[in-house]
Amino acid sequence: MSKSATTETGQENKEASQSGKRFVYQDDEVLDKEFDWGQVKRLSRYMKPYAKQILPVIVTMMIVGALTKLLNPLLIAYAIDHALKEGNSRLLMQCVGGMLALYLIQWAANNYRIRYTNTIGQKVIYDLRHDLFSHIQTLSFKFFDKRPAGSILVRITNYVNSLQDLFTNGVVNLLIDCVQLVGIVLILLFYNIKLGTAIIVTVPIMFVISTKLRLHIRRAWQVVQTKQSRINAHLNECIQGIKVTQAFTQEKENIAFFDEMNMDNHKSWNRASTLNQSFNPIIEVTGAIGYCILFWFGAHLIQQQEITVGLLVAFATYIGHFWEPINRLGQMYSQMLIAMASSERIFEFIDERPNVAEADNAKPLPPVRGDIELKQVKFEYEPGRLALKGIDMSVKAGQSIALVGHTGSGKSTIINLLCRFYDITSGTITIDGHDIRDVSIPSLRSQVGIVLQDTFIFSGTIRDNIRFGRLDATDEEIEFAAKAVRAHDFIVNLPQGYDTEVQERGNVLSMGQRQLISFARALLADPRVLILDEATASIDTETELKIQEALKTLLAGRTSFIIAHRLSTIRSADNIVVLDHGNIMEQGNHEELMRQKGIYYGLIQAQYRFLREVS
Ligand SMILES: Nc1ncnc2c1ncn2[C@@H]1O[C@H](COP(=O)(O)OP(=O)(O)OP(=O)(O)O)[C@@H](O)[C@H]1O
Repeated sequence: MSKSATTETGQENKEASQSGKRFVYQDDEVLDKEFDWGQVKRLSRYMKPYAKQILPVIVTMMIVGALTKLLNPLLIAYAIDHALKEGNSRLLMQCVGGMLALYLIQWAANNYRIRYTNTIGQKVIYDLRHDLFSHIQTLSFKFFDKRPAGSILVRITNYVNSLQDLFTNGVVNLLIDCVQLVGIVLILLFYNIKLGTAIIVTVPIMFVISTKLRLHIRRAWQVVQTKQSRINAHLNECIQGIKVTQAFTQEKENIAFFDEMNMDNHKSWNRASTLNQSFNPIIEVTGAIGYCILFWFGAHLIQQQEITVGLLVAFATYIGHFWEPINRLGQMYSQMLIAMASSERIFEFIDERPNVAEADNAKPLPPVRGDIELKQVKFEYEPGRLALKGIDMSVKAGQSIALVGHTGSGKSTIINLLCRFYDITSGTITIDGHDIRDVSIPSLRSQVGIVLQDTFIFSGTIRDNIRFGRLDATDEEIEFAAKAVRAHDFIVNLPQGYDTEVQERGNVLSMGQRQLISFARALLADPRVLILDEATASIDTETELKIQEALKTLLAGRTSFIIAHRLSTIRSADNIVVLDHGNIMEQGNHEELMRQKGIYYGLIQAQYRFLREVS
C-alpha cells in the first residue's frame, strides 16, 4: 500500500461514530498509486493458459480487420483520382466492388475476433473468481473478524466484474487501436509528409490535456468502489439482522442510513462519470482543429499540385479513423485505471496468508484416542490483550469437560484453539501427545468435531444438511444418525421429509430442530473429540429432553468439551472447568465444586434461584 494512501471514507466513519450513528464500517482505503505494470503483468498471467490456443486467431483477425480498414480510404482516393476524373464507370464499379469486399472481410474478421475475445475473457474471469473464492475459503477466522461479509462479497462480484470488460474487449481493442494508429500515421507520412506532420502535431496536445485528467478520474472511481463496498456491507448486515431491526422498530433509521449511503454513492458516481465524460469534448475539439488544418493546408497543397483531391478525401477519412482509436484509448485508459483499482483489491485478498498456517513438515494426525493436554496456554486476539492467561488442563480419552464461567471469560476461545481456528500465542496443546501445530489441519479437524451454538443450516434439503458431516454417507447412514439423535421423527413429519428444502440459515426450522440436525451432522462425521457450544435459548421441556437424550448418544465414548449452560449437562460432566477473565479458577466434578462453595457454587445457586423465579 502506498504511503500516500488516504482514508477518505475512513474519516467519514470516524465522524459517524462521533456523531453517534449506529453503523460504522472499516472501508477499503482509497489508494493513490501510480499505474502499476506489476499489476498488469499479474493480470496478464491469467491469459497465459489460453494464449497459445486462442491468441493467434485473435491477433490474425485483428490484423486482417485493421488492414482492410486502412486500405479502404486509399481505394476511395484511387476511385476519385482515376475512375471519376477519367469518367471510367467500369473502373468505378470495380472500385466500389473492392470497397464492398473490404467491408465484408472486415466484418467477418471482427465477428470472429469478438467471439474469440469473449471466450477468452469469460475464461479469465472464471479463473480469477475461482482463485479468489477458493483462497477466501482457506483464510483463518482472524481475516473474517476484521471484515464485514459485504465487503468480501464486493470483491468476488463487483470487482471481478469490472475486470470483465477489460478482458473481453479492452485488451484486444487496445492492440487494434495501436495498430490502427501506427498504420494511419505511417500512411499519412508516406503519402504527404508535410500534410501528415501538420495533422499529427495535434496528437501530443491531446495527450497532454487528457493525461492531466487521469489521476482525478482514477481516484474518483476508487471512491465509487469504496462507497459501493460500504453499501454492500450495510445491506448484508441489515438482511442478516432484519429480525432484530423489526423487533426494535428501527426500520426508519436503517432506511435513512441507507439513503445517506446511497446518495453518497450516487454523488461520487456522478463525479467520476462527469470527469470521465470530459475526455470526449477534448477529443472532439482537437479533432475539429485537425480537420481545419487539413482543409486549410490541404487546399493550399492542391493549388500547389502537391496532392490530389482524392488524397485529400482519403486524408479526411483517415482523420475520422484517427480520432476514433485515440478517443477509445482515452476511454480505455480510464477503464484500465478502474481495472487497476479492482485488481489491487482482488490481489490484496489473494495475497492474504492464513494466520493459521500448516507447518511445512506437517504430518497427518493418526487416528486418536482423544487424550488432550493444554499446557500454559496463552492467547491474545489482539496484541496486548490476553484472552487466556496460562491455561493448564488434562483430559483423558472419553472424558466430558464442561466449560463454565461468566460471559467473556474465555470459554469459546478455548474451543477455537482446540480446532486451530486461531493459533495459540504461547504454550502447547497436544492430542495423544501430538502438538496440534505439527499436524495437518484437515487431519486434525476431521477428528475434532464442533457443534456451534449458532447452528448454520445451508440452503438445500435436510438430507444434504446432515450429509455435510460426511459427504460420502449413504441415505441409510443419514437416517441412522438422525434416528440416533432423535431428529428422525420431526424430519419425517415435514412436507417432503428428508427432501424438504430449507433456505440459508434454516429459518423455517425451530432452534431445537436446527440443533438436532447439527447433532446428526456431527454424529455422521464421527469425530473422536467433540466440542459443543450448547444453545442457551429456552426450549420446551419435551425438546430439552430430546436434546439431552441426543447428547448422550452423541457424546458416548468420545472426549467432549461442552460450553455448558444446562444444569443437567454440567452435573453429568466428568470434569467442570470454571473460567474467569482467561484463568481457570476451579476444577473438579459437580460434588467437589459444590463442597468448595466457590465461584461454581455461586453460579449454580444463581441458576437455581432463576429457575425457581421463572417457575
Ligand atoms: N474475534 C475476537 N477478536 C477480539 N477479541 C475477541 C474475539 N473473540 C473474543 N474476544 C475477546 O476474548 C475474550 C474471551 O472471549 P470468549 O468468546 O472466549 O468468551 P466466552 O467465555 O466464550 O463468552 P460467552 O459466554 O459470552 O460466549 C473476551 O474478552 C472477548 O472480548
